Amino acid sequence: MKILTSAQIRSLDQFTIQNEPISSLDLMERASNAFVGWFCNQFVNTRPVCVFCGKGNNGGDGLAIARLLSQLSYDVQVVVADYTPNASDDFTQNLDRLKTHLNLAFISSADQFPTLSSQVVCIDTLLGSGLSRPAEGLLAGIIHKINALPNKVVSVDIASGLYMDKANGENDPIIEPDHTVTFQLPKLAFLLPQNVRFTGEWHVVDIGLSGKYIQELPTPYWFTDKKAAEKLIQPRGKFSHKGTFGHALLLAGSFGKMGAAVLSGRACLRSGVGLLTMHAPVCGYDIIQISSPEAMVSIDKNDRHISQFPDLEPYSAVGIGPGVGQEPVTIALLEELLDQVKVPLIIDADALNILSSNRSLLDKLPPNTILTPHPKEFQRLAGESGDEYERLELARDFAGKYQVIICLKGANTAVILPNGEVHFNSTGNPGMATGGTGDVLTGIITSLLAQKYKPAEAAILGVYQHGLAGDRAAEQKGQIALIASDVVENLGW
Ligand SMILES: NC(=O)C1=CN([C@@H]2O[C@H](COP(=O)(O)OP(=O)(O)OC[C@H]3O[C@@H](n4cnc5c(N)ncnc54)[C@H](OP(=O)(O)O)[C@@H]3O)[C@@H](O)[C@H]2O)[C@@H](O)CC1
Ligand SMILES: Nc1ncnc2c1ncn2[C@@H]1O[C@H](COP(=O)(O)OP(=O)(O)O)[C@@H](O)[C@H]1O
Ligand SMILES: [K+]
Repeated sequence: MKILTSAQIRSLDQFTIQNEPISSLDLMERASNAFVGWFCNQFVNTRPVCVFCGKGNNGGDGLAIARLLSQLSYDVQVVVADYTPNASDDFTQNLDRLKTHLNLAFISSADQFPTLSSQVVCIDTLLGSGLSRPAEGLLAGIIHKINALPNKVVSVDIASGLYMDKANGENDPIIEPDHTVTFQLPKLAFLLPQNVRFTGEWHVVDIGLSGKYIQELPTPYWFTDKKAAEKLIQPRGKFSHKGTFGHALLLAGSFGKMGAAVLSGRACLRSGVGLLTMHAPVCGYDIIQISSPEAMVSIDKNDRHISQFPDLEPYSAVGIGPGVGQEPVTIALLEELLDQVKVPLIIDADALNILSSNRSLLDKLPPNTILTPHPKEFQRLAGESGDEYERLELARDFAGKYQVIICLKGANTAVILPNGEVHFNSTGNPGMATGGTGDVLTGIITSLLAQKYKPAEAAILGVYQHGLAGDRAAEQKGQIALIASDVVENLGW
């Protein structure tokens, strides 16, 4: 799915109106119906509702939603923020359509804010995608009052006061909803951790905007949903054999951190690779042989840390990093590997930290190498950034400069390609914030690379399947009990 800017969404709106064709009022009705469809599934009609409206089209949606909900026997109250004499046309028309018996008040001061029982569900339609400056005055006052309520709050399209595609100021008044129900496409703002308070759980409802036009609109931002991910999976041919699926080499583990190697190795095997060789220090030999009988082991001359790698000729992909430490022998190994490797490569964990502290190695990274930093590792690699929008730009610059693929890990891991495309992941949960889950991801992506998935596809699909396995694991165990081994055991393709 594409992620568009608010300007692009405006033009999409106009294109749909002109070419479907549909009147803007009918499109607003369709959007409002889509919202109401979601709302009725979430809240029964014994819950009273208060709709807070601005005077733009977001407020117009609010008026239409109020009418539709009252037709469904919800007890609806409407509060219009009378902050401007200029209302949008569709707002005015929907005001006319509202039956006079509806409980409707225009307020011009936050002191007129209604007293609401805690059962009331607040619907926020003060400001939508047309936000052009921070809310102030009356709107800010209402936003603060709503945020101070214990009530459930649902924002329509986007929380009022939140920009869709750029950073807000630290003290901007913004609604803090429990849910955001957004139209047609996810919005960039929802995917950045700094906005979590202003997003709540978010849901996309289809309002039939032109698919053809969406296809034409250029954007660097994408959202990997189930459909996009499943399209990438390569089915197995009937006559395929283990040679068809490549031979992965994983360089992982050190004394005290052999678990990282085992987790990534097991994840690699569970992701379809034909053969796996794990290269480890002497201390890891028994551990790997016993825990992963499907893997072959190549043993280093060094007892505790890896210092060499086997002849690369047999391998179709190489993964390095989980649990390797940053000993001088391992730094030397990485440098030599970068000089020699001719097959796709993924670099994780301490191997990334080695790159950060030996920056001349960055210039040796083969094109399309995959780097999988968590935010701290990324900071060491690319430097500080003011906020997450800036960090994204920094990552795009870095990926372009070094022609590498960056998986910036976290909730909604962002896969950033050398051409500047950013693919946000849709799977995963906070249960995965536990040691070793990153090692699992490295194993999965190494496996896909060995199977000859293109690096960009291996990164996008690997990140998606990793999160999906985490979601399945959380269903079984709950998020709190989840450990990295559960993610491995729940991989399913
Ligand atoms: N395609 C879709 O997705 C569809 C979208 N639809 C709905 O339309 C919504 C977008 O509507 P919209 O463009 O009228 O924007 P909205 O935010 O309601 O108001 C903008 C007005 O507010 C003003 N204004 C801005 N900032 C302000 C501030 N801080 N304080 C005070 N005023 C401020 C701004 O003034 P200006 O910037 O011109 O000075 C302008 O007059 C969208 O979110 C969705 O709910 C559906 O109905 C149909 C399909
Ligand atoms: N809140 C979260 N929601 C979704 N995924 C998460 C969350 N927290 C962590 N993860 C995922 O878990 C993994 C953690 O990786 P990392 O920090 O490298 O862990 P480790 O080094 O212990 O293996 C990443 O893939 C990340 O995307
Ligand atoms: K809103």
